[in-house]
Amino acid sequence: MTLWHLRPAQVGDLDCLHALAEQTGAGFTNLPSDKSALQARLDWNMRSFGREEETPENELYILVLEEAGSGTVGGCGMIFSRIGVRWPFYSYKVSRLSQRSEELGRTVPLDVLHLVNDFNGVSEVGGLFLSPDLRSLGLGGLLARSRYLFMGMNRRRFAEKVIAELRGHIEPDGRSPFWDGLGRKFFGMSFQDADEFNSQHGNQFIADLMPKYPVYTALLPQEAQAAIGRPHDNGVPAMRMLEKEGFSFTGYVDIFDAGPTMVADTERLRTVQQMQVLPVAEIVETIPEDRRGFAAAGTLGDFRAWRTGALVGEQGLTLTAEEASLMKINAGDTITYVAS
Ligand SMILES: CC(C)(COP(=O)(O)OP(=O)(O)OC[C@H]1O[C@@H](n2cnc3c(N)ncnc32)[C@H](O)[C@@H]1OP(=O)(O)O)[C@@H](O)C(=O)NCCC(=O)NCCSC(=O)CCC(=O)O
Repeated sequence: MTLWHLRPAQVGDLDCLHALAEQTGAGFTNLPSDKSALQARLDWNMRSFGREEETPENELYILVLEEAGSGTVGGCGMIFSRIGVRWPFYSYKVSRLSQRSEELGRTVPLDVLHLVNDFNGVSEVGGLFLSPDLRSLGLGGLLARSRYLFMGMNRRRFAEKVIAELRGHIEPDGRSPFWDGLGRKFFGMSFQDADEFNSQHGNQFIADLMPKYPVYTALLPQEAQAAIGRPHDNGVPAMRMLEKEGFSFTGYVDIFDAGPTMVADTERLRTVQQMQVLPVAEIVETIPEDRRGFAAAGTLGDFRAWRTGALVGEQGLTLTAEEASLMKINAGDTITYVAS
């Protein structure tokens, strides 16, 4: 039996995370392919898992998808406990302004972009990446939802709200129509350069150079307007999973590429609401039908989450011996369970 599970990233994961980063392509800033930038993230992750205080300050938790036994790493997912701490977190908020002229008998609705810091202090999930050869097998769901199990099990380490930023629409030639229509005029940089500068040096340069007044979208080129709130084609599976979890698009977009920012109340995430802490009542050789759910055990450093075939009964969970042994679970232990 092979069993893929999520576990905290460790000091020795630099090379396998780098191999994943090499497969992501442009615009995936949470998993930089530059080794020293990646090492800095890994160090930040180690400090975060090692921190005893439970209040969200500015932690990064990286979970790595590993195949039990072989140790092969096939993906990762991340959680930032509190964004906007070191640098303010900027978004564009799209709001609607309707103006009416009685003389003309005309009402003109216009969308306006406001530069805001409305998400300073919230948590963020991101950096969701699965090796292309492992896609469409249901592992994407495990990757994504293990983070919500971790958040539910360590609730005090996260904020009341959680966001996820989806990559915005990019043309086949790599151009961002939104950046070309707006940001480029104020920065004199290509989208790739600005995005890279942002991921390496933070976004103070945005505060310095971004237009301070609201922007009427009608003044932008048509293709830039069309990109507002539109996810990258590859981001559609991630967006579907976020929606199923209870995230919604409330009109906030990324200031670089206008990709949608998805928002949820942490307490109301589907996984957090539905998860149960249950004892392992019995360990058996085989379970006839494959029941599909997600399970997690361990606290911080020994956290692990996997797809389980467990049966849920009145006394608790029944697990197969193989699954229990791979995940180091004994009868009588409690584990966190959520149906898929
Ligand atoms: C995002 C993942 C990890 C998802 O893994 P998989 O592709 O294996 O996912 P999956 O299980 O096959 O599909 C997940 C859900 O999306 C649906 N789905 C799949 N393809 C679809 C499509 N073209 N149109 C509409 N829906 C689609 C599936 O039916 C399924 O929903 P049902 O469950 O209903 O059947 C992967 O695609 C990936 O690594 N993509 C490249 C990197 C990327 O774009 N990452 C997201 C960056 S954005 C980010 O990180 C923030 C978001 C976040 O962190 O959550």
